[in-house]
Amino acid sequence: MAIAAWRLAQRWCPSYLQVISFPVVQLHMNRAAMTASQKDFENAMNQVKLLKKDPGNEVKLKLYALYKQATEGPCNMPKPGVFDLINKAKWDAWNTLGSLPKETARQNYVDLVSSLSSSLESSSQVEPGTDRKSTGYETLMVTSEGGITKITLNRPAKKNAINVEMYHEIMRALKAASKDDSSITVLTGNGDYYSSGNDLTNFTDIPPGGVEEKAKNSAILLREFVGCFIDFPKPLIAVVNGPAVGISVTILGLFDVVYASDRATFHTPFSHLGQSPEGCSSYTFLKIMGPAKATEMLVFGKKLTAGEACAQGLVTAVFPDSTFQKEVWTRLKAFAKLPPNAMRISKEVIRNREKEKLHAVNAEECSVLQERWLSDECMNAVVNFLSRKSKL
Ligand SMILES: CCCCCCCCCC/C=C/CC(=O)SCCNC(=O)CCNC(=O)[C@H](O)C(C)(C)COP(=O)(O)OP(=O)(O)OC[C@H]1O[C@@H](n2cnc3c(N)ncnc32)[C@H](O)[C@@H]1OP(=O)(O)O
Repeated sequence: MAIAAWRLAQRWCPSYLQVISFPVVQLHMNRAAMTASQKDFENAMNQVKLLKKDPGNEVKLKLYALYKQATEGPCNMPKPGVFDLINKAKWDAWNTLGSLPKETARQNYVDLVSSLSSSLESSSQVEPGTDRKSTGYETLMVTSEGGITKITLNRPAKKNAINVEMYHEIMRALKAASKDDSSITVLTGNGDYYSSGNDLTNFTDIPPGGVEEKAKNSAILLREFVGCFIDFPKPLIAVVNGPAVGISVTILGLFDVVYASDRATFHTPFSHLGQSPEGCSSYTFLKIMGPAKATEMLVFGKKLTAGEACAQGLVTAVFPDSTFQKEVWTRLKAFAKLPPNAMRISKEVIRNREKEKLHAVNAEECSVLQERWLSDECMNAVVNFLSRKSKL
């Protein structure tokens, strides 16, 4: 069925996607710039033709969408009818990339092809010093190269909403990054969003022990998740490529540097959702921007532009979206060349005296939230979102 669907889909595909089952070869790409050049892009297109295994329809749709975005820009086709399933799936995949810039789409295409290629290679084939991709993640892309471990939230069709699997995978990736040979770690998002925060469908999977058990386990998960950011030993940089919501905003207070595209916005609609602040924001935001501005965000749900977030100290620097990746990665590559031990020790000196306090704040926020999740205000808000989105 899937193969038949894919064959049908080929009629609407660029020709490079039509040949997709040959022996894999080592990927050689110019990784000198973290924004892919036209040559990298062409190499990646050739590489797709050499994949040994069919990567599956979902990946092919992603490749298709990124290719179209990189070459033509935002989706410009009329939406196919509901019964035209194949073309509708492709249109959806492309359209979901929104106004993602062509260069970013090109880079994401190259990264995706590269991760597909490396997932088919044995580790012994990876030459020392070349780009290393970690496979085994469903919701992330993780690469390590030139002293930088890059963790990319990779559920673009869901605006990188963080489901339970992604919480676990981020923790796993951070633990691995804390021990690998990279000097700095970067968190970013694939697609037009950085992240839409907690995946609200997390509320729907209620275990036999009922919603109380779910709330208790979720509080444990959240505490552990935020704890990983509090304890992360190397410089941690957020590359906020687009809008950020909820927990993806609050944990920014635990990052060492936050770079944002001027397309990014920062929104913590906790009261609207019947919830309360997490990610240590009840402490870090007050320190960063003072109680009144923190209240506007955390209590009244004021959405900040990137410029406003920068003026309030939450964001370190803002760049025009058209040059965002280039400018940010130029800086990051320079940082990664600094002596790693000195950077780690300096971070320790800057952050250590706050750690105990942060863990205490984290514990308190999680325990308050555990109660909030059981409230009518919260349940109603979640049901509203999910029914509007026909998830119930
Ligand atoms: C009993 C207790 C259990 C609790 C378990 C929790 C564990 C830890 C909790 C930590 C707490 C965190 C607090 C927060 O993060 S609060 C913030 C939560 N996020 C939101 O409220 C955002 C909700 N989403 C939106 O408002 C909009 O989707 C958007 C982000 C503004 C984008 O709007 P747009 O119109 O452009 O796009 P769509 O809405 O069509 O989105 C495309 C598809 O993505 C799905 N989507 C997007 N965001 C989420 C989300 N946060 N959760 C679930 N799904 C999301 C959306 O439904 C669309 O899916 P579809 O294509 O299948 O319809």
